[in-house]
Amino acid sequence: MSSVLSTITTQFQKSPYLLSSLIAVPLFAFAMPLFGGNKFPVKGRLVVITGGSQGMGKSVAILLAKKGANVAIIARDQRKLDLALEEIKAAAADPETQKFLAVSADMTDHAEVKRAYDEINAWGGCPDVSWSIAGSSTPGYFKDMSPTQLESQMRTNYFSTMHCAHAALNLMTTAPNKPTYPRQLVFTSSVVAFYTFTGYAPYAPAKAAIRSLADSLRQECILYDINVSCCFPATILTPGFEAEELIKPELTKILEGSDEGQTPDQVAKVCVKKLEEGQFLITTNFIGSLMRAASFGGSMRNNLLWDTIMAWVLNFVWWFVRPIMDMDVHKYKKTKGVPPPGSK
Ligand SMILES: NC(=O)C1=CN([C@@H]2O[C@H](COP(=O)(O)OP(=O)(O)OC[C@H]3O[C@@H](n4cnc5c(N)ncnc54)[C@H](OP(=O)(O)O)[C@@H]3O)[C@@H](O)[C@H]2O)C=CC1
Ligand SMILES: CCCCCCCCCCCCCCCC(=O)[C@@H](N)CO
Repeated sequence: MSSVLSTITTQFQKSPYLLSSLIAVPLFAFAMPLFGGNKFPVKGRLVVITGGSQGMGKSVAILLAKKGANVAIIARDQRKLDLALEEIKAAAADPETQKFLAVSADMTDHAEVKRAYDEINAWGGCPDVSWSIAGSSTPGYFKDMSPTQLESQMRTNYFSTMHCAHAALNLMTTAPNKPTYPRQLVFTSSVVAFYTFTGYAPYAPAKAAIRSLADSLRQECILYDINVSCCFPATILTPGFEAEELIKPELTKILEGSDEGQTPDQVAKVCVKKLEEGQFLITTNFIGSLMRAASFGGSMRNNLLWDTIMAWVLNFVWWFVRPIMDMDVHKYKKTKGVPPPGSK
């Protein structure tokens, strides 16, 4: 690493061309997506979607069926799975050749996840894409929640994704025939992984852990020719969202009030489009893209030039946004008092 750095420094002193390449490289990166081709072709390929029985997962499954994929969905409730599978089948581009399967499994349990992936492998061969979408949020005041509730947020969101990545990678790296194209892992986090606030303490850490898993595996998977990406939706108007609204603290609703929400179909469409462009950290709306640019760290950039400019700008945006949101909390405390235990 240090020898690389010293070579760069000496070369930079010797050659005037390096300065121009410093400008040329980002410009090239900026233009790249225009010539890239489809980085997420699914026609004829096997896609596994966890959480595929409702909400975002079902929308993704339907969209990929329309694009010609063979689709296997995993969730717990068999009845919901069966209903969803009918809708997914009906969306198939070619019902004669495409195959569909629903498997019931609890993704929080490693043995169950492995069983589900083995079942899918026996049915349709090694998955080409494993997209984990299963997850759920129970917002609330951290101190009022039981340790069991807090641990379960880590299980349904992080452990489910981790088990799924582990099972999928082990199948993909041991499958007898390696395809000419890269296989792919896709995770589903949330914008609260970039910036979190009151009410999401039970949930956001699990979603931040998913981002960290994506960062780690993106690099490790270079070894196996497998691509890794992670989606970060903001509010999605789904059955899961309706359920969380019933228990969500009033203050959380105020803080996230600027986000009007997207339909699951809209979110599926944007995620798939950006996967096709080859993006790594994928956001689905404007607020999400700002939150992403505000917390890049060492993550892979989608577009070197644009992402760098946005990251600079966002440093100044934080001057205002964070204090404004803190002020909402002070104002709430002043007008309504500290919410008593158990209140929303
Ligand atoms: N809605 C929102 O505002 C946002 C959601 N997200 C994330 O997007 C993803 C999808 O959200 P959304 O569509 O709203 O979710 P929904 O609650 O509407 O659907 C969740 C899906 O996951 C399945 N699932 C849940 N837990 C498990 C489990 N333990 N094992 C297997 N399957 C499970 C459900 O089926 P079943 O219950 O039958 O198992 C269902 O198919 C989640 O990861 C969520 O955290 C991110 C940002 C915003
Ligand atoms: C610098 C940029 C400006 C930052 C402003 C922040 C505004 C907050 C809006 C965020 C919406 C929160 C969505 C939570 C989604 C989620 O994951 C849950 N609904 C769980 O399902």
